[in-house]
Amino acid sequence: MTVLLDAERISLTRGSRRVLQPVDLRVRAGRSHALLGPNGAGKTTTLGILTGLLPPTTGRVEVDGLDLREPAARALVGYAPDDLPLPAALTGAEYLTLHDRLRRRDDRARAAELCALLGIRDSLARQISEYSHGMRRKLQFVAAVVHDPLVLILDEPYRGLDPRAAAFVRRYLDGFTASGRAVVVATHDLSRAERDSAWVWLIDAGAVVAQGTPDAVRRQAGADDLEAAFAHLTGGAIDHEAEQRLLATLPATTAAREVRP
Ligand SMILES: Nc1ncnc2c1ncn2[C@@H]1O[C@H](COP(=O)(O)OP(=O)(O)OP(=O)(O)O)[C@@H](O)[C@H]1O
Repeated sequence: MTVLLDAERISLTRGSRRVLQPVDLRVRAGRSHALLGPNGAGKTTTLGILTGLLPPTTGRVEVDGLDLREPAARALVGYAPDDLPLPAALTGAEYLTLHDRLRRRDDRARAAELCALLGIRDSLARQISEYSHGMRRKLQFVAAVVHDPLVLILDEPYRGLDPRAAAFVRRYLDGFTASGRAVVVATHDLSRAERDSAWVWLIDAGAVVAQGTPDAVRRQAGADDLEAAFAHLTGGAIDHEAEQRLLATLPATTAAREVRP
């Protein structure tokens, strides 16, 4: 299977802390990949390196055989981050035009179609400061995909989307990979990752602790599903007794009589 994005021995050190150990990640054509791991494991850091926004301390990244430091390689990547660094004073249309100018492209017609399918076309003339959280996420998705990248890198792409938009994004990503491109999604939604991904990387404390098909990772942990495998491979089993002790300290309210027969 063709490797579209090849990250070789990438690592990142911040100050004296190594937040990402040297890892190899291969993103293959026609595949949806999921990057999983606990809070602080290094998912956003890894995505930053894969998109070229964060230079790695060691290692190199190639996209379609080109070094990611070259603008031509970065043009092959689309990225929608999890936070929302959008310029609030611009309108949605102005923001998309800005992306077009930076990429030296004219994707206005495609952007309009995508916005219509996501239900934000009528809002494009409004300032982003007036957008809801979900509307901002939709605009960011459009900006990430409109130039037709080869590799799409998305941080929690479904968060904040209404069910109709989420279903559209899922169909879009299916079509995107079916066309021979590739998707990398960082997410905490393990059931969706198990359902949608052909390959998962599980990272913990900056190191890859398991990788393979969701089924292979599940079997490696001897678990029934990916959620149980995640718990097993990153920090051990859930302490149900400690949870129960904590919950037992909650004083009962008068309404407790109604909910607990
Ligand atoms: N700007 C920064 N300066 C110093 N350390 C940072 C910075 N950003 C992240 N880190 C550290 O790098 C490590 C990895 O963080 P990262 O944001 O990649 O984790 P994550 O897996 O995306 O977490 P989450 O699931 O909470 O989003 C953490 O230990 C974090 O404290």
